[in-house]
Amino acid sequence: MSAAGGGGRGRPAARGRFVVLEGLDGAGTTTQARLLGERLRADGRTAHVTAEPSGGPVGALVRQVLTRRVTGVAGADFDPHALALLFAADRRDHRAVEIDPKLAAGIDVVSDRYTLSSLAYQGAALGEMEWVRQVNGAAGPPDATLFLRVRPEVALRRRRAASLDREIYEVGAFQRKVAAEYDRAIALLRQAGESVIEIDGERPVEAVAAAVWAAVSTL
Ligand SMILES: Nc1ncnc2c1ncn2[C@@H]1O[C@H](COP(=O)(O)OP(=O)(O)OP(=O)(O)O)[C@@H](O)[C@H]1O
Ligand SMILES: Cc1cn([C@H]2C[C@H](O)[C@@H](COP(=O)(O)O)O2)c(=O)[nH]c1=O
Repeated sequence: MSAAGGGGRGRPAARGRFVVLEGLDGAGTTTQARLLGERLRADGRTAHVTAEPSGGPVGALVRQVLTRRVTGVAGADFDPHALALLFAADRRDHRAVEIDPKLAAGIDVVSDRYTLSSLAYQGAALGEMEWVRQVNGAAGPPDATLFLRVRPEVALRRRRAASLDREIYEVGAFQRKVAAEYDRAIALLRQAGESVIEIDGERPVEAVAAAVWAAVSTL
């Protein structure tokens, strides 16, 4: 990744690089995003670690839907197409208001999830991955996506061991469907010329972090 920071003597700062961590619930995306930010800073770069749903107003509403604190009209489940549009609106806001200004300032940005999550999760929920891709078109691609490959049963075991809150998508059968949609979505993004790097996420945390760093160092 390009060294971030001021260009000196009036030269513009080199643009930061935008790297995304992706995977099933329990794959380790939050852990690896945090560790990658720490490694980038230890390497002398300026790094900003973020996540989706974002900390913005739409992301907050999405999180409330995911944890069932907000339901749909008359207490029904929130409409899945509407939820897909909320994820896309949060992504556009997140990219325009938080990510792009930092990249322009030469700061590397690491996000725990981005568009590929919508293709996989809303693709599995709706069966309409092309529509999901279209509604997310305004956000633009990252410089690279690092996909942590973890079998659904391993990911679920980790979440249960950590007794992490059960959100609406954290159900075994649905996670197996999401895993299959991830493979379809990765092929789609690669056909479009996007960089998606697969990493074995079932190894110990430190080994996965080393593989993440090796992948990022090639960018
Ligand atoms: N490589 C690993 N080996 C074993 N356990 C791991 C590994 N990576 C993460 N974990 C553990 O699995 C649990 C989930 O990790 P983490 O929160 O990073 O996953 P996640 O993909 O962000 O999950 P979610 O998307 O549901 O938040 C945590 O308890 C974490 O310590
Ligand atoms: C960005 C994004 C996320 N999701 C799903 C994936 C997870 O189940 C939750 C986020 O939970 P996390 O523990 O903070 O990773 O939301 C989704 O369905 N679509 C998306 O675009």
